[in-house]
Amino acid sequence: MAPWGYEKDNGPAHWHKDCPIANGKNQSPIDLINGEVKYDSGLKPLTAKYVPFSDAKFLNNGHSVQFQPSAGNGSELTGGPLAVKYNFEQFHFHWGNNDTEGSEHRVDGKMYPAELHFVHWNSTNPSFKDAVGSGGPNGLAVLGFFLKVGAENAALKPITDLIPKVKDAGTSVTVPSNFDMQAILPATLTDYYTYDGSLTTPPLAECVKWIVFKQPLEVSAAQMEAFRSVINRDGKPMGGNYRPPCPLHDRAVKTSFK
Ligand SMILES: COc1ccc(C[C@H]2SC(=O)NC2=O)c(OC)c1
Ligand SMILES: [Zn+2]
Repeated sequence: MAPWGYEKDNGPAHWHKDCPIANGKNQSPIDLINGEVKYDSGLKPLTAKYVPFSDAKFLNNGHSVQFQPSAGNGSELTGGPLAVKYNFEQFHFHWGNNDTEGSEHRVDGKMYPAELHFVHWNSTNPSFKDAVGSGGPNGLAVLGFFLKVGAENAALKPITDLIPKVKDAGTSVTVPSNFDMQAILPATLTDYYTYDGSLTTPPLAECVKWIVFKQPLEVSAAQMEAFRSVINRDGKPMGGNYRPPCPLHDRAVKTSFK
């Protein structure tokens, strides 16, 4: 099979051939159906403590654009449904070629124009790779933020301004060390959906505690257009780099809000 992608000949419907877990019972993303979620008063806010990185790259890996520090620096996530501390690993985006599509998770069938994933790994593991392979849904914690078109997002502007420099697959650029990742997050991380799921691209490992925030972030139309100028490994627009929703099977989706 051609390397996996999101086109007709290598997209999500093909992934099971190399990754049979694609048809597993704990796959992501899912459609978050408000009539079927269950409020859990034990779900407290999350705390993300992000320290500015002195050496981070913004790169085009052929299927997303990704902020990737060269090493950990103590940036971590705790609280909410998490029993232990998780180390920040990277963040990346999924988006569509128009405003009616682009997010991976959906809410009552609604797609947002884009979705931002902050990836963290369980600090009881020696490394990120070990956390992915650790078995069970506590290896990684991924924060999902929907993006909708509105006001310019000043916190993401240093990143979206770099997009023209990583237009082609395999390119990367150094991120200025004064980039404030913490500023991207809402002041309080309170209202979210959480469920046990998987990576949304191959290898599709079922190692993720998903935490998807109810409140979308806003980005400007110009910032959305910047994403839509990115090219994938086949020289085509990268937009559409989202996996469709997977069956919930017998999983529960909990909410921290009523
Ligand atoms: C081998 O480990 C991997 C492989 C791929 C991804 C990226 C996927 S997973 C997600 O949430 N979105 C994506 O595009 C990953 O991210 C944690 C970890
Ligand atoms: Zn993702």
